[in-house]
Amino acid sequence: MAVYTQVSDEALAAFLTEYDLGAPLSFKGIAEGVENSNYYLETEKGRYILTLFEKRVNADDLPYFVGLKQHLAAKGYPCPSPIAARDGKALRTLEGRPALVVTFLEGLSPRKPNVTQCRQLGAGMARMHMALADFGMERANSLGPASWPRLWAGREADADALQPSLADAIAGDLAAIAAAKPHALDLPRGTIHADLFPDNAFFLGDTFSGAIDFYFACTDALAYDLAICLNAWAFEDGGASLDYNFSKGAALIAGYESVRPLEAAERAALPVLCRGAALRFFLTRLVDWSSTPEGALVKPKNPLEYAGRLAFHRKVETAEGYGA
Ligand SMILES: Nc1ncnc2c1ncn2[C@@H]1O[C@H](COP(=O)(O)OP(=O)(O)O)[C@@H](O)[C@H]1O
Ligand SMILES: N[C@@H](CCOP(=O)(O)O)C(=O)O
Repeated sequence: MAVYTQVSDEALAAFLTEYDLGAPLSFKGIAEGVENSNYYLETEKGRYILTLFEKRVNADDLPYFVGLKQHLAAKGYPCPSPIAARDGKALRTLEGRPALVVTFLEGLSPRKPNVTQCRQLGAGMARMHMALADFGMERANSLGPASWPRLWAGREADADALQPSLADAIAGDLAAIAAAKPHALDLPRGTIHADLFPDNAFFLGDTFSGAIDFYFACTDALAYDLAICLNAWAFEDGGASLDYNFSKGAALIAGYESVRPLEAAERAALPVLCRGAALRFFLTRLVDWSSTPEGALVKPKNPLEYAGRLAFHRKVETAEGYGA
């Protein structure tokens, strides 16, 4: 359930007087999502999403996220387009929180993406990278390798409670990635989504219809975005095991390369980038897992899903191991 902040009828009415959106026809909290409070808003002018930014989003980053969506929308890329009020400003305040209205995006998020959708996603992400190539703003990746030791500190026992000997394996991943120095590799950089999981990608049938939830977007290696997506889209629960689906991984990479071919250095870096991406999501999930009180509104995501991915990545040495 992701409605942390309630919006009263009076506050909504006062808020909407600042826009040219007409009167509200429908207003409902959206259960999906974990970070912010999201509402479906229909007015006389159309359908929108109203987001109230909660504490985990740094308010100083909001102009970057709004600018990024404005840039993509101006290029015709399918994503939520920020709506400015009459004074020209899109970022506002509602119920004491920073608030933003964006356009509603058509489509459904796949629960179990198929091979065609993986190919489409790869191409859709590469088009996003290309559309953002001339985006002028920058944001450091606050969840990059430099942040991992801090996320991991003091959580060894939590990891071992989830799976015996997991702490040693994670310490090994941290050491191996630090030794590989992925940040010193000379990889093409740009603006990446950094959380383009299936729940943040929309499809009409098997056709990619757009991306949402840019609140982890940052400036980083473009191939790291691909690595994040290989983790999120190409693994399947095989019952007792977690399996990498080569057809899906290969389709995702081929879709990406149909728009933006990878450089040799990016291909070579794919195993360490995939391992790093899995570690990043394992660590943030572990933090949430051990710090979310029982009975909280939001159910934390299972870190073991990413421990399973890490076990796979430890054995991969070349991009071919992912179907590239
Ligand atoms: N622009 C949009 N168009 C259509 N639905 C959206 C849009 N933005 C968000 N949603 C809906 O709201 C849900 C939560 O949004 P999301 O940005 O993922 O939240 P959070 O940042 O809290 O995780 C999405 O799963 C989707 O159903
Ligand atoms: N994709 C992350 C969690 C972030 O959730 P989102 O709803 O904001 O996309 C994970 O799976 O750990």
